[in-house]
Amino acid sequence: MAVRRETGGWGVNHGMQAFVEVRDLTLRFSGVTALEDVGFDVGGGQICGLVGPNGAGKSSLFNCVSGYYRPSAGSIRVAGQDVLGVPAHRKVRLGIARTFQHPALQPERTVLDNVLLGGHSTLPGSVLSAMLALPGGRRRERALAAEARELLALLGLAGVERTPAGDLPYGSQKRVEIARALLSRPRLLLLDEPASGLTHAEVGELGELITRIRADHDLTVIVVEHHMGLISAVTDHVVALVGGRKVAEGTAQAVQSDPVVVSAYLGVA
Ligand SMILES: Nc1ncnc2c1ncn2[C@@H]1O[C@H](COP(=O)(O)OP(=O)(O)OP(=O)(O)O)[C@@H](O)[C@H]1O
Repeated sequence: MAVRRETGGWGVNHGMQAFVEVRDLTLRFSGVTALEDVGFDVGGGQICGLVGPNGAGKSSLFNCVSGYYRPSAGSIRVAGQDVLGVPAHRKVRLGIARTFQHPALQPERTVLDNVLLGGHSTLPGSVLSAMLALPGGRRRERALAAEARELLALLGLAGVERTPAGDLPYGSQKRVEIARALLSRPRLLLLDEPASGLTHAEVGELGELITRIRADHDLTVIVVEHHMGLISAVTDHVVALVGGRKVAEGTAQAVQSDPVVVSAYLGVA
């Protein structure tokens, strides 16, 4: 079933180069084709949702963009730069940061330390050199900590900087991860199932948060998510994968009512 259909307008200005360009992406593991000829664009400043049933290839695609998997064929460009071949730990220099489906925090360390640990290992050269220009490492540390505190406040986590991260409720831990990602000053933020494990109210707050940080931090966002309420609330454009292929793309509303997507979710595709 290799259907490629455009379902409604999806917000990329075709007169301009897209910020993210995925072309003919194929990823094979021994015996399994996780992605086949997947292609789409994400315009600068847009929020793109990636949806599909279990095993559709969403995480695989995400892992290709963030450098954890090397695709068998195809290309990914971000801001005009080919990102394949750049190892995961250097992706941040390209302005790419991600969160994980299950927060990858150090539970014994404080919330602030967790954010800073991410910042230290992921700060891009331009930010680091700006900070290195300050006299003394301590001042650099203080500047970074001040920035981390600002981000925590922005994410509604002021007051828990000294709390061990593992003591926070799950939803708050996910926000710590977002703060950590933002400390690297990304231009492209990849969110992996940010709503999983959250309460209904927390998902509502998360939607507002994603929209706010997109505007405040001038971000382009790709979000993998099963929660269709969140997808409808925040995305400009949605790509649906089934069995490793793109089967539809368009607005959230159009994709959700697409017959191929509907039948795939019902398990009859
Ligand atoms: N490291 C791997 N080795 C072998 N096969 C893999 C690997 N990672 C993913 N796959 C396979 O690739 C296919 C797509 O999996 P993927 O995890 O990308 O789907 P998904 O849409 O993210 O699913 P879910 O919603 O359950 O997370 C599946 O058949 C999966 O078993």
